[in-house]
Amino acid sequence: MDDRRTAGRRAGDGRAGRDGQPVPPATVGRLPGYLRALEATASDGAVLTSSEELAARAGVTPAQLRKDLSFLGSYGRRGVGYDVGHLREQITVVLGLADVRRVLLVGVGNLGHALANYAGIAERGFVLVGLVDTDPSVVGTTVAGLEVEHADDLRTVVHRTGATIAVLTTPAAVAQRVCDELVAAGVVGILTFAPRALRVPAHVDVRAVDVASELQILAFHDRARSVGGGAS
Ligand SMILES: NC(=O)c1ccc[n+]([C@@H]2O[C@H](COP(=O)([O-])OP(=O)(O)OC[C@H]3O[C@@H](n4cnc5c(N)ncnc54)[C@H](O)[C@@H]3O)[C@@H](O)[C@H]2O)c1
Repeated sequence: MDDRRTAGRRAGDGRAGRDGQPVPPATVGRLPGYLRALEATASDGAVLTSSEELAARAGVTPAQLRKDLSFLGSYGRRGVGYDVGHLREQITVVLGLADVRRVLLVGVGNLGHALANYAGIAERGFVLVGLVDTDPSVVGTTVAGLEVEHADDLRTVVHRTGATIAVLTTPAAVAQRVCDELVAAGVVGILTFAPRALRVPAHVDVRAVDVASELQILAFHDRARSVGGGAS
């Protein structure tokens, strides 16, 4: 049986929440939003928050929020609400952010440059530990404080840096080959921007970001509204 799967499969399948119980992928997908909302609440100086307030900040309904948090074993206290610090810690642990994750970026072109310099990566508990490219005019240059290394040394770079997650910003034509090399080197999570599906072994998670597809979905909803189809 083929143990490989495509990027269409969601990361977070069956991940452990309360008492090791699985957290549904849709809930996992909303947890970063809850964490952001909690961080905003904490920076306002609040120690406690209600499901209504937190849901409003996260853009979901209070019922959805309560259901999602119940998978983490967090129910809040009636009349008191949620302890902001405790809930932040719980979500951080479930998302696997309690330990700093080392990230390698492959393909230091336009997008790679922008992402390497994106401060939000470090602010969310990740550390960019390496940059890799094949272009001789890029290799050896310094981007975001790191020297770009040659893709021929990919495996060595992964081992030296201890990267477990890779951001893939190469052209689509080489993305599968680079992905295979990353997996062979021991990377277990890949965030790809290349516009093609990637096949990975079952133990590896792939998340795909595709701005053009998202725009197409918006176009679909726009068209559906204009023809009165009422898509939602
Ligand atoms: N998902 C999105 O929303 C989105 C948005 C923009 C671009 N993209 C995609 O992201 C990728 C990068 O786009 P870009 O505009 O930065 O392109 P770019 O050409 O500026 O950068 C690509 C970089 O990858 C390097 N590269 C090529 N082969 C490599 C290999 N085998 N190993 C390591 N590096 C290699 C190139 O030398 C180059 O520096 C493309 O696949 C593009 O289609 C996706």
